[in-house]
Amino acid sequence: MGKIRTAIGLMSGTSMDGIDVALVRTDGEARVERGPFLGVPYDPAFRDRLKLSLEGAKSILRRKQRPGELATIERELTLRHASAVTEFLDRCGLDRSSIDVVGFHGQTVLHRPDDALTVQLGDGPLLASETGIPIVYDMRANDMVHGGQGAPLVPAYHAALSGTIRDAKLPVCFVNIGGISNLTYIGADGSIVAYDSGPGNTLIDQWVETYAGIPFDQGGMIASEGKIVPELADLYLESPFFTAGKRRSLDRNDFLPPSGADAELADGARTLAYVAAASIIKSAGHLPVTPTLYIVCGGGRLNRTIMRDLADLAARQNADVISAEVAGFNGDAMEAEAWAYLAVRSLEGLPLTFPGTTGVKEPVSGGILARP
Ligand SMILES: Nc1ncnc2c1ncn2[C@@H]1O[C@H](COP(=O)(O)OP(=O)(O)OP(=O)(O)O)[C@@H](O)[C@H]1O
Ligand SMILES: CC(=O)N[C@H]1[C@@H]2OC[C@@H](O2)[C@@H](O)[C@@H]1O[C@H](C)C(=O)O
Repeated sequence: MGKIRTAIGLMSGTSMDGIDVALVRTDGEARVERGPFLGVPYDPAFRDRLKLSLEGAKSILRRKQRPGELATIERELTLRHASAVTEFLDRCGLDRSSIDVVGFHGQTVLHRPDDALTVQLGDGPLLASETGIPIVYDMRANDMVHGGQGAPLVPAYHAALSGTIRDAKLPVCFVNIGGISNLTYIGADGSIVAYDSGPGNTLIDQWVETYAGIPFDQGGMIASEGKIVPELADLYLESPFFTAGKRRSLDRNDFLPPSGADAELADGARTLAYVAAASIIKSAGHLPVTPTLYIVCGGGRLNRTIMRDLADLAARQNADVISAEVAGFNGDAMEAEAWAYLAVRSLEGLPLTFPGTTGVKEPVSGGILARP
């Protein structure tokens, strides 16, 4: 058994809603003790600046470039992560000296797997000097250097958790419904197959923000009052993404929201919730075996319309859908926990990604260590 380390994971996902902070004690292999979690939301003004940074990032050709405002935003984002760590430690009554490492995801502003280009804003050395804790950052890049899609990286953590699922036998399929959705299938023999499965909440968020002035459809309430517009759903579900021979990881802008002319507010939200659910089932069609159990993590599990559609579609294949909590996990903390776990794996030189998860040529480690 390897050394047990105490790690904090920091995730700012594609929804750009805030920083998730989680603590894990782990050897980076099968031993995982999950600790506390804190979500630190971004204020609307910073969220708007982050969204604008996606535009600025479109001109990036090399991953270190920071055109226009990006350098300023990266610094501010990093300082916000440092404050989030301090707040987390204070609330938990922990001293920074008790933390061995922080896994820092940063904010993805550009992801072009076809060009082997992925850019996460986040200054690891600055975070190390601000927190006084060793930081592992930039965990996607090495995967791409070795021919991988650079995402998803959470599957190694799902695999570690799969041994601890309440009342469940393998195979099992973890689904993360964040801005984008991704799934991880763990076979009865422990084999892992994972990939991005399609648009998650990001289309719904953009739709209700533009046409109702709210950041997300709480509980899926707006969607629950609408009806599916089949032609609009088909526009998304007939994308070549779902039928391509090779699984490809997604950029937030690979699927764009509809225009106001396409649907009424509630019908648009309803259709996009259905698209989120149907995307998962369509993409699961590429798995080696049809799953019998989906464990759903990420903010999308709180959208009851998505969950109802997902349960209905899965039932047609005799599969059950449960939220992460029913399986004994915290569906909000999963990605931040994963970044803590991956940071420890990085310190140990263990692989973060595998041919079955990102399509990388061989299992590879990754991440850069910044010491305070
Ligand atoms: N109570 C709720 N009801 C409905 N939807 C919700 C609720 N809470 C969160 N969400 C949705 O979940 C999103 C955030 O999910 P999450 O934090 O899992 O995404 P992320 O980590 O940013 O994305 P990704 O996993 O793609 O990186 C919000 O933008 C919102 O759309
Ligand atoms: C490039 C990038 O940041 N991708 C994210 C995004 O959000 C969900 C999905 O697309 C997933 O592939 C990935 O994040 C998770 C945390 C992952 O790497 O497992």
